[in-house]
Amino acid sequence: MQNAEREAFAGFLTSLCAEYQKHNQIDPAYYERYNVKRGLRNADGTGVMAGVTQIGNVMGYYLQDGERVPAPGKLVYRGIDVEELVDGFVGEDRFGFEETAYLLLFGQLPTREQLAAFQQLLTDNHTLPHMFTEDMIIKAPSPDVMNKLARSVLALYSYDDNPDDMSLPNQLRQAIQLIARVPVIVAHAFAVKRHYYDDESLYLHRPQPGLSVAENFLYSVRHDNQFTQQEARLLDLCLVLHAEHGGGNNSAFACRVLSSSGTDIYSSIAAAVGSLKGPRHGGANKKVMEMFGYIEEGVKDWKDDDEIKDFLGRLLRKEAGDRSGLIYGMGHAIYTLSDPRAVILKKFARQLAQTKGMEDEFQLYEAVERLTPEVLLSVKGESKVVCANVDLFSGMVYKMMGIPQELYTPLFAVARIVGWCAHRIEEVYQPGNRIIRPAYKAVAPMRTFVPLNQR
Ligand SMILES: CC(=O)SCCNC(=O)CCNC(=O)[C@H](O)C(C)(C)COP(=O)(O)OP(=O)(O)OC[C@H]1O[C@@H](n2cnc3c(N)ncnc32)[C@H](O)[C@@H]1OP(=O)(O)O
Ligand SMILES: O=C([O-])CC(=O)C(=O)O
Repeated sequence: MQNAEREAFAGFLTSLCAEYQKHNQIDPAYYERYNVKRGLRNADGTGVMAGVTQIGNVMGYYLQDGERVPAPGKLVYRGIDVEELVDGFVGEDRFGFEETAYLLLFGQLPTREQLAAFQQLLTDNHTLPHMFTEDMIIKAPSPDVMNKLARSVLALYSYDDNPDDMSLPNQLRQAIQLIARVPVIVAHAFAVKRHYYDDESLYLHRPQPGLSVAENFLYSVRHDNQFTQQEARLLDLCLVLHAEHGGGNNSAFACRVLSSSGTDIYSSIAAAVGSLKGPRHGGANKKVMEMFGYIEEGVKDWKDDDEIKDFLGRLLRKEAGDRSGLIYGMGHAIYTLSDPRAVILKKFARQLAQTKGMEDEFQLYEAVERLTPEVLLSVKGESKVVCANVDLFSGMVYKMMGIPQELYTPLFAVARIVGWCAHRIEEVYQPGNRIIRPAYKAVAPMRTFVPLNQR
């Protein structure tokens, strides 16, 4: 586009925006008047019950006389408390992600033989189709790894000989291939992004047989392939903690909505990736780092609570940061007193901060966690109990492990692909599931068509 054309287009866009704004205001009072479940939430903030699942359970409060009573958070995979699951494999000095994937997909902890066979299956399936990297990742790079991942997942449809077969063997075959391939796509998309957008050399490392998903990820994204066992174990733990979060979280629900129409797995998972990218969902881990950049710059004395509160108030009033009005890493749709994942990650963040000499930064994170509820109350009058969510400390852990920021949300996807696949298969196979189709109250008045020469 030439300069003059660009200016004309910008001018036209401004007038189109004005036109849009003139005719598209919806009075928020309608939500109450028509009892609309804003964000599919009941008036007390609990989620509208939209389905039945055996895969994961998220608990953050209990109901007493119809009131929500805040409680410490619990996350359960297939009936097993995640804290117990983590203690189990960490205590036995093993990687846990593959075992967690097996549990989430099939509903049972694997035996030693089943686990070995499943690990082998993942290894056998991580190779991308012939020329996929060249044609789908290198030729059409993206500055955003999540965007590239969504497009790549969708593109896998055309490399699949049997993409629309909804039989269980075919769905499981596709799910296992996706779980095995998503880390490879992320690693390659990241390498290509660095090459085309950051002027770095291009290196593509193939995953190695015999390594866990966490080891292979570190092996693939690092130029020199080097990583320590301690790093791999910590990344493995992060993957386990991010693998699943019930049927109602935005990305799993997006996946279930698409799956309920009977569409293919690639379309459903690509939608979930797109959802997870959002800054109010998985994209918050990257936003947390950006926000701390603003806080670290804007707050002179990191030990001065009043100065921190003042800056948090400016974030909420959209006067600072990315002007979204959000304090990233804080708040949750279900958790109130605590997010169990944040509790675990905070412990590791504290330990790592001590070894890396980053205690001051860790204390600043803790101050934001401690002061946000007070600031939310004073600025927005929001008295709901809010806690740090998983995204507050995951980024700090990744940063101290030397993992680049562009990979934070993609790493979430590397783990959550398991939950998405489990939810997809449940959505497709449970008898009684129907196409998901909620209603929208239409509030535009009827009017008659006006011929073009009379407008
Ligand atoms: C993996 C994950 O998805 S974890 C969540 C990651 N997201 C973030 O960290 C972004 C910051 N947090 C938020 O935006 C919210 O807390 C969410 C999206 C996580 C949950 O949203 P909701 O379920 O609507 O939260 P809740 O019912 O507690 O919100 C009540 C009010 O407090 C506001 N609020 C809650 N948390 C925050 C926050 N961190 N910053 C600013 N305002 C907040 C909400 O916007 C809402 O205001 P509104 O009534 O004007 O719309
Ligand atoms: O459950 C939610 O709303 C979001 C979340 O924490 C997750 O998906 O991990």
